[in-house]
Amino acid sequence: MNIQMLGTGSAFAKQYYNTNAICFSQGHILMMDCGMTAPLSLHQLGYKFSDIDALLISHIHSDHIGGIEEFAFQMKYVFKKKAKLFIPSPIVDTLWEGSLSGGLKTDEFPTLDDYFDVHLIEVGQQHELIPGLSVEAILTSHIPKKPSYSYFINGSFFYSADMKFDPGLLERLYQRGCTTIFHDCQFIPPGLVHTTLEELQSLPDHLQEMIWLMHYEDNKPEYEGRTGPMRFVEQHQLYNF
Ligand SMILES: Nc1ccn([C@@H]2O[C@@H]3COP(=O)(O)O[C@H]3[C@H]2O)c(=O)n1
Ligand SMILES: [Zn+2]
Ligand SMILES: [Zn+2]
Repeated sequence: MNIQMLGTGSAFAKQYYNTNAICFSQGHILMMDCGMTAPLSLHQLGYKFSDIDALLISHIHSDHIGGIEEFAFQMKYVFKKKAKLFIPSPIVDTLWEGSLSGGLKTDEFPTLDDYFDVHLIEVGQQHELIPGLSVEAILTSHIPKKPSYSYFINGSFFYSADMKFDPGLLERLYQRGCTTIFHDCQFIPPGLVHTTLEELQSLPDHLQEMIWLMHYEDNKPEYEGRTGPMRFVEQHQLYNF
């Protein structure tokens, strides 16, 4: 699988865009989250929304879903086709009622299905989103009572949503064959809703060696060379795993 970050920043970062990604498999493209900066980032990479076959959502925060209204409008009125939308079933109503319907709902197009080919994801099940790319959704802790889902891709690649530190999960993924982890990272403690660099640095070496840091703040240059075996994911760089 190839993956390219549309952005690598925290929700309030101004240098790095929102932590969203595109994954490539067998000529198809999956977008992982679509935050406020995703439309500009895709444009800068030379992609159109119609190039995106499927969108996968982690949770309902604008740095992860704030670009979906533009995606939906462009697909309907510019490209006149529907992309697939994969979303865990517990958050689909919140996405529509709590976010998108304000801009998208009309008498003619009253539902999310009018804009996307909606597929519900269930925790613990394998879902093939595009050919050769399957995900298992894992409910991970972020904000109390606000479901947030991380994804284990093709049994080897873990893409964290915004999540609190969960060393037990990372070790279990390692035992299951995980070789690469893209993990959110907050530099300054306390990690009330995110995982801190300090927490990740407490992990054993075999886990740190697999970890790439994302969702970081604008002062990331201060931490370059200070993350041990963990590397930073960079915006727009293409990675193959
Ligand atoms: N209880 C909360 C809720 C939110 N936040 C901040 O708001 C951001 C929303 O996007 P995020 O990427 O989840 O990061 C959250 C925190 O910075 C926070 O710090 N504490
Ligand atoms: Zn976020
Ligand atoms: Zn969040």
